[in-house]
Amino acid sequence: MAIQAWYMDDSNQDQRLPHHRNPNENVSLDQLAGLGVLYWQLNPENYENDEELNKIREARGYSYMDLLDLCPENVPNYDEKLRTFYTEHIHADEEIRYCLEGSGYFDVRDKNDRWVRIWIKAGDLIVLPAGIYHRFTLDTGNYVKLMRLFVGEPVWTAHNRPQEEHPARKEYIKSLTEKVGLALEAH
Ligand SMILES: CSCCC(=O)C(=O)O
Ligand SMILES: [Fe+2]
Repeated sequence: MAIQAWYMDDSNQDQRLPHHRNPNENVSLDQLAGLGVLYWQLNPENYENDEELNKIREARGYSYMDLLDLCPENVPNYDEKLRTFYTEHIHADEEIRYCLEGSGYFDVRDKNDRWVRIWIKAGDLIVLPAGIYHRFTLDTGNYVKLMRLFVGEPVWTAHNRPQEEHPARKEYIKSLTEKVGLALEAH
């Protein structure tokens, strides 16, 4: 089954709950692509020796790789980390995450600033474009193991919202406008 994504409701309940709207409002892979979010489904059992993963890494220049085992035993300042992950931010570069075990939610803002919740599970590789507002939370399963990929020396710096003057943000907004232009031309 491909990745699931939906528009979030406005309730202040536990961030680890799904927060579906009523009625449910799903977001398709095409809609995600329209925001610059990329997705692949791979075999997570095979991550150490996966030709498909290697091809993606080569094609996109993802030379750096490490693993993040998101549990209190393995992550220093676990609670604080989780809080910073759920604080809305951007990066100067793509955020590339491959889910090997467990699951979690990447929330991204759409063109109208609405939250889209993307549920990643084992086998899901997603790329968030530089400059997109986003955040991450565990779901009620409370565990995820992620591979982090990067082009060259990794920079994990999060720039919390607002960042309208950040070059990556400006570039991202421009890329969205260009995408709309291309879609209009195609009609
Ligand atoms: C747990 S990885 C996702 C959190 C995030 O947005 C980040 O690391 O920048
Ligand atoms: Fe991030």
